[in-house]
Parts: sequence; C-alpha cells; structure tokens
Amino acid sequence: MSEELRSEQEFVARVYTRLGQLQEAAERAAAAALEQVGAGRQARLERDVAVLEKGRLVAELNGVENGLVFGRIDLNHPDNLVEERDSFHIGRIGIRADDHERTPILIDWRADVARPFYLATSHVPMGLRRRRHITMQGHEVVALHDEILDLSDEERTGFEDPNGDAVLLAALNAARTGRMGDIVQTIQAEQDRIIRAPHQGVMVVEGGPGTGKTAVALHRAAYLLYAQRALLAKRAVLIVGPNPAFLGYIGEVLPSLGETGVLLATVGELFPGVEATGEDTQAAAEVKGRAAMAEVLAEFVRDRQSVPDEVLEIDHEDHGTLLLDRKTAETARAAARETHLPHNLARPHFAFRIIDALTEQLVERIGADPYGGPNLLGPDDMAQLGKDVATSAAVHEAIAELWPELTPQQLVRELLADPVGYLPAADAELIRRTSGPWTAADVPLLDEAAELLGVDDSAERARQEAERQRRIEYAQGVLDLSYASRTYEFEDKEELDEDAAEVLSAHDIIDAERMAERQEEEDLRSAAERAAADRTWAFGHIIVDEAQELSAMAWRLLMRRSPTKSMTLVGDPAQTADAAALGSWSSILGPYVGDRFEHVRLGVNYRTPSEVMELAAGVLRSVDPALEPPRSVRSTGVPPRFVSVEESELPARVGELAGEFLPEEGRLAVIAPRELHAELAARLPEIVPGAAPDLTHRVVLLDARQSKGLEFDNVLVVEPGSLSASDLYVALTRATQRLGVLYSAALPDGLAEAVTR
Ligand SMILES: Nc1ncnc2c1ncn2[C@@H]1O[C@H](COP(=O)(O)OP(=O)(O)OP(=O)(O)O)[C@@H](O)[C@H]1O
Repeated sequence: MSEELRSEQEFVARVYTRLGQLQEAAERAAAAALEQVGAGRQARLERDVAVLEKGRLVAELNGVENGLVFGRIDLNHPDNLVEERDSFHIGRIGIRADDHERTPILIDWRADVARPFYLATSHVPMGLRRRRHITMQGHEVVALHDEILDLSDEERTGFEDPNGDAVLLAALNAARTGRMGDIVQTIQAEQDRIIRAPHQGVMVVEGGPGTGKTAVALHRAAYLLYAQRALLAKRAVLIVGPNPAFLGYIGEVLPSLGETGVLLATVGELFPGVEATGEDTQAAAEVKGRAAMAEVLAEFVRDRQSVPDEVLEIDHEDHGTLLLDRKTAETARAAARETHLPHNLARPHFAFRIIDALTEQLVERIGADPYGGPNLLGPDDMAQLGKDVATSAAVHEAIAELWPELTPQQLVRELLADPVGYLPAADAELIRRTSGPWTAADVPLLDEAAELLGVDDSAERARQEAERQRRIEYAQGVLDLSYASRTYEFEDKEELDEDAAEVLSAHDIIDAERMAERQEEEDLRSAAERAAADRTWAFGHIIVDEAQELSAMAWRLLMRRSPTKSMTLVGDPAQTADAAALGSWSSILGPYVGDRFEHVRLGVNYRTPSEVMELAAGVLRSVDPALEPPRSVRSTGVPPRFVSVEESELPARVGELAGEFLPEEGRLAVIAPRELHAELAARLPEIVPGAAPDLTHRVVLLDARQSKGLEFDNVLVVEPGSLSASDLYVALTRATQRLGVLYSAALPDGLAEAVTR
C-alpha cells in the first residue's frame, strides 16, 4: 500500500472511531433516558422528549456511515489558509474531535469551506492546490483520484486523474439498485449553484431527462436544512413527488445525507384523514384538475345556502307554528354572505338573523296590543321568547335545511354525485361518481372545499381555552404552595434579613401562565410528523419534483401550504403527458408570485448514454424541432437494438430478449402498454401480475407513465407505436446502459427514421 493510501486509511479510521463514539454516546443517552422513571407528568414528558431526540440522532448517525468521507481539498497558499489549516477532509456530516477545542476533523459538504470542492477549476482554483476524491468500500479506502488545480504546483501523488472525471463516470456506470443514491461526492458546478441558492422565493429548475433534477432537488433539501436549521426544523420541508413508487425510489437519499426531518408525499397524500386509493381515468383527472373547478366548488357551496320557495312553516315545540318567508331568509343570507367568511363560519350569522326574525314574529304575536298600542311584553318576557326560539330543535332543523354545516368530504361527494349543471355535460359525465374510494385528483378538491367551508372550531377553541385556564390555575396552585413554604420557613426562623430576600422561589422566575404553557408542549412528534397530520401546516420550504405534472388545482393546494412562497420546482415540459394542458411557468406561477421567480436550466444528461439519447432526441424533434435535448456526458459504444416481430410472437420474444438484456448486476425494466402486462408478466421472472412494481427486483414491468423519474441499467421498450411522443421520450431515456425496442405495429415518427438509418 502506498504511503498516500495508508495515511488516508489512517485518517478515515480515526473518523470512524469518532463516529463510533458519537453513535455509542447517542445510544447510551437514549437508553439512559428510557430507563429514567420520573414521578409526575413533567418528568415523563422530559424523558419522552429525550428518548425521541436521542433516537433521531442515532438514526442520523447510522444513516451517514456508508461513504462517510469522500473528499479532501488542499489549499495552495499560506494567505489562503483557513483557520491555519492547509487541507480539509469533506464528508457527509461534520465531525469534531473530542478535544478541548472540539477541532473539526471532517467538514460537512454543505459548509462554506467545502464549496471549492465542487466549484474549483484550474481556471478558477478558488485557493485550491488539489482536489482529491476518496472512494470507500465499507471502512476501507479503495481508491484515490487527485486533480491538480494549481498548475504551477509540481508535487505529484501518483493518483492523478488527468480528466478529473473518473469518479463521476464510475458513479454513472455503476449498476443500479432500484433505489436512488446520493451524488454528494460528484455534484457538478451547475448543480451546486442550484443546491446552494438562497432559500427565499420560488426557483424553477428545468432540464431534460437525466440532468439530475431530482438529485439536485434532494440535495437542496439537505442543504437548506443545514443552512436554515433553526427555521426549517420547526416548519419542516415538504418534498412532493408524482407517485408513491417514485417516493420509495428516492426515499433513501436524505437519510444517507443525515437528514430525517423531511416529509415526502404525493399531492394525493396531503389531506389528512383521506386515503386516496381510487383511480381516475386520465380524462376525469384532467377535468378535476382544471382551475375552473375552484369556481365550480364555490358555486356549489353558494347553492348549499338556500332560501324557501314560498313560506316555510316551523312547528315550534311550545309556541305553535312560526313562519319563515323567502324575503326574511334572503336578507339573512345576504348578511351572512357579506361577512365573507367561509360557509361554516358564516353560518352562525345566518342562524342568528333567522332566530332574531322568528323571535320578533313571536313577540308580535303574543304581545300585540289589541288596541294598537305598543307591545305589551316586558324585556324579560321578550328575552325568554328569544331563548325559546334559539333553543328550539325545530328552528335549528329549519336553519340546517337552508344552510347546512358541511364537511369537505360531504361537499365533494355531493358534487361528484351530481355535477350536471356545474360543468359542461360531457365533463360532468366524466367525473360523475356515486361511490368508491377517493382518488388523488379528489384531494385538491377536498382541500379547496375545506377552504370554502372553513372549520367552525369555536367549540374546540373554547375547550382549549378552558383547558388553558385550568392549567394556569393548577400552575398557580403549585406556585402558591412553593411560595407559602418559603415564607413559612422564614417566619419560622424569624430572620427576614437581606440574604433571605435573595433566595429565589419559583414565583420569581416563572409565572403561572408560562408554567402552563410549558406543560402544553406535549406534542412529541417531529415537525414533519405534525405537518403530515395538519391540513393547514405552513411549510418552511416546498420542493416539487416532476412539477410539470401538477394540475392547476394541485398548485392551489401547494401554494396554501407555503404562505412564504419558498419553493423549488423541478420539471421538464418535454416529458409532460399532456403538454397542451400545461401552461408556461409564468402562467402557472403568475397568480401567486407574479414574475418574481427564478428560472434555471440544467443541460447535461448524466443518465442516458449518447447512443440512446440521440434516438430520443429524434422523437423530441418530431414533437417540436425547437426543443433542445440535453447533452449526454458519456457514451457506451452500444447502439440501441430494434427487433421487429409478429404480434402473436410478441410476449414470447419479450421473454427471450429480457433474458439477453438482463444485466449481470443491476436492473432491467420492460416498459410496455398496460394491456400487455398480464401476458408479459407470465414470461418475465419475479413479476407478480397486478401488484405495484417493486423497483428492487432484477426485472421490473412498467408502463411508460410509471417509469417517469426512474432509471434502470437496461430497458426494453415494447410497442412504442402505442405511446404518445412525450411518453415515448420518457420511456426511451430511462436506461443507463442499453436500450432495446421491440415492435409488431408501425414505429412512430422519430423512431422509424432511426431504423432505416
Ligand atoms: N453530479 C452527479 N454525480 C453523479 N451522478 C449524477 C450526478 N447528477 C446526476 N446524476 C445521476 O444521474 C441520474 C439522473 O439523475 P436524476 O434522476 O436526478 O435526473 P432527472 O433530471 O430528475 O431525470 P428525469 O427528468 O429523467 O427524471 C441519477 O442516477 C443521478 O444519480
């Protein structure tokens, strides 16, 4: 072993020893906290908080173990030295020695000091002499790659990497596991600038397939959590992805970067209490997603606020029939609407006016002076009649009939059951549904409904206030007791001298209200967990992947979750299923932030080799010659393979070709139209027909839509002629190595030319 390798190995061993100590300490602290058996609620609460905090720390320290150290930067000039040091090791997290100064031994990749590791070039060396990539297997250093950045420096280590891309290429060529990995060792400069962009405002990141949009979005989440820890740990970061399989695919990246406090969700999961297990047709989802649905719902709510056609007779329990005429109800409705409160919150205003009018009617009837003089009832009698009306079940039934209290679920269910009259007939027919589970496209409708209805939480708030008062009283009692015991002691000793006045009692340092508040901090869940259960949660930052897929209604939902509009949106319009429905970013974002958003592009494809990308580019140009495909960073020398077969032989040939395309290590995806799946499943190993795809299997069967955002070593695209151009573009760009195309029907534009060539 060379001296260079040996010294790195020694360093790495030191870091792992220190990590081990930290892990052990965290585990011990968690265990010790668990064992504490304090008396009383406060003690139990403190114990639970400690157990959870230490537990999270253990998980975070365990998460970063793989490839903990991956880089080193050597500074080139005494003037450039940072904290008197001429070199720093870079890793997944920062680690400090156990010495008095707590000297940093490993620098967090997100720290400013680490930045030149990603940005320095020989043109702009940023004070670096050398950049070193350290490759690990377990705790072993297995390779070093050095780049000389200061060309005047003649020192050589024997590990020089002349092109400076060996580590990147190895990562890109590595066999896929079915789970996305982090790119922390090889973040490229254009990506780094996005990852570390300031966190305020909306940033749109656009780029073709494989340009690292997803990777960048995830690393940005990790960076923001590091740079804005105080704020974001409290308000949480939300990452929105297109479907649960995709979220499973990316789910390990943030834990490997030491971050566990992020909520990953699809839009369909963002209405607590609703599980969207149903499926819409694409056409139905499209109708439900239109911005016009907000108007439809608003109109539907207004129509729940009705007035009687003629006169409504109400049989009061004690006072006989009361009459509610249309005009009175209309006046009450107009007044309630004028409050501009949501439906359920405006409802008491409506009820109040109706009760008032009915009381007046009753007072008139009972107290009228037969000789035309003033009403004969006194204020007490009138008040009693008011009470009689306000507490009458019959009156409340009538009010509920005209202006019912509604839940979002009721409202949306009623609309879907009978949307005729609110939408053009054909659209109404598409979304009409009288039973069945909620779908992902229903969730933004439910959220909109919740906004329109509002929650009448006055009872809950009154209960909370009563509970708070109770706690204050209790705390006051505790404090009084401690105060009493102090004065008793002093009196007993009969020496109220100056010293005694300096003795602090609980009263002096904490008042009852604060003590009560402390008791309230009982919610042990992390911010991400609390956010998941709260429809009105305001996230500190929202990241949306495949943002081009979101409907207008979904945007409304997300914007409500981000009152500060701190968002990173990544997407690729060219991969959008229904490009016609998608407006420009300006039209999507305009209503919320005007033109105040930043727009950046990524142009290098790290996934698809140039041989495959060339083919996909032909498809892209057949859609719109102006669309610019990304540039592949590498080639494999293996051109895509086209296989033409008879329709009857198709399933058997897919089975055979799958055998050929199955890599020794890594994964194969067969991307085929849904209607062929049952037949194909029988010919492919490990495929369970009808089950949700397990991406960690060696062979995965998907349709083009399901393959969005994913990648595999080799890919077989079956019957491309049945796909839309954008879906085909997605399917063709999923391979990191080889692509096969199998077809019995005619090839679509863009591919046919490639075969003849
Ligand atoms: N700097 C990098 N170092 C190593 N690998 C990278 C880098 N950037 C991207 N990659 C890899 O390239 C592949 C594609 O990245 P990613 O999935 O983020 O692209 P994308 O732009 O989201 O693609 P798509 O639009 O097709 O979903 C992934 O395997 C990712 O790890």
